Amino acid sequence: MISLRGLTKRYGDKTAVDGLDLDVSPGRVTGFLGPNGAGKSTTMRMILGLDRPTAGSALVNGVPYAALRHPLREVGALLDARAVHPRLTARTHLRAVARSNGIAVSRVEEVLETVGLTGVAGRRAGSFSLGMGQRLGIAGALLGDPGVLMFDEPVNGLDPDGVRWVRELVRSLAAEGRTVFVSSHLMSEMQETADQLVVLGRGRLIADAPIGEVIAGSSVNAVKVRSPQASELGRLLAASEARVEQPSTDELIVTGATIEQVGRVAHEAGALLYELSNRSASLEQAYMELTASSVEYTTALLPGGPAETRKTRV
Ligand SMILES: Nc1ncnc2c1ncn2[C@@H]1O[C@H](COP(=O)(O)OP(=O)(O)OP(=O)(O)O)[C@@H](O)[C@H]1O
Repeated sequence: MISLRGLTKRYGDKTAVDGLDLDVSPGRVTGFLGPNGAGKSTTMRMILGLDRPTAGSALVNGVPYAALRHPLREVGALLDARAVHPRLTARTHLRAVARSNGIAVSRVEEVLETVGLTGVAGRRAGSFSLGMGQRLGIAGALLGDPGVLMFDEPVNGLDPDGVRWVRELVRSLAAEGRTVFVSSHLMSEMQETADQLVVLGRGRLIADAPIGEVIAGSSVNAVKVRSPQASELGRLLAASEARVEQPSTDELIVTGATIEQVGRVAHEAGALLYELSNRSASLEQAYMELTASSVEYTTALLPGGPAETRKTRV
């Protein structure tokens, strides 16, 4: 369990994390989302005692990280996969981490096996690809068999096979009853992996809800109707305050009305229907709407010029 109360971090006059209240619960995967600069890494660093909060608290299993007697046995984290000495072999690195945390060295071979690095464990970490480095970072997180796991962008640099492997690993860790907190910018991956979503914007909590609720809140959710009487039906629906688009002569896209309401209007009008279906938003669409006003770095197409990345006024 991770508990944040009024968690705040300021760097000079920049507030990176702004009064965050949040519980990350065990037994499910909690996805941690937010635009660049939203404060995700800073939050994770404070949970791990790597940054000191300006105000508020971050507790792991009820205590600050610094007060944990055997930190790696309580919380494992992958923050920066490059944080391994390049001249050490994967095995030597993991053995050193195990020894310094009172973890049996035999555990090293187990985690190497879990992440699929047994065959290259004698190679220097500096020769590893980005994907192998990510696997080594994950092995380090798993070393103490902790109940709480935090992964910052774990699929960064992984090939499709590796992405699937991380998804399955993360889900199985949650199924074992662990607290799993994962940040990612890959919405399609989050949609497949997370149960709960926490969305940050400019250091503040924008959403903390089951993924289904986040998607259901999108205005992109709509009802699709195909009917030879689409125009007539469209007029009736518009009169009942639904918003209606007619992309083709026999098709309507209706927002602001449930599928039951649309079905009833069609029935009362005696309209013949070829199709009546829900069109669900993707997580990406729901996320874009949620964070639209919190994006710090936007790309603007300037008249007569190429796309330019500019910083909007905060
Ligand atoms: N050491 C630091 N000194 C000054 N400002 C910092 C420092 N670390 C982070 N920041 C600022 O705090 C804000 C939050 O940064 P953070 O890295 O936590 O965001 P993030 O959500 O992890 O972003 P990304 O998705 O790009 O990794 C940013 O505006 C960043 O520039």
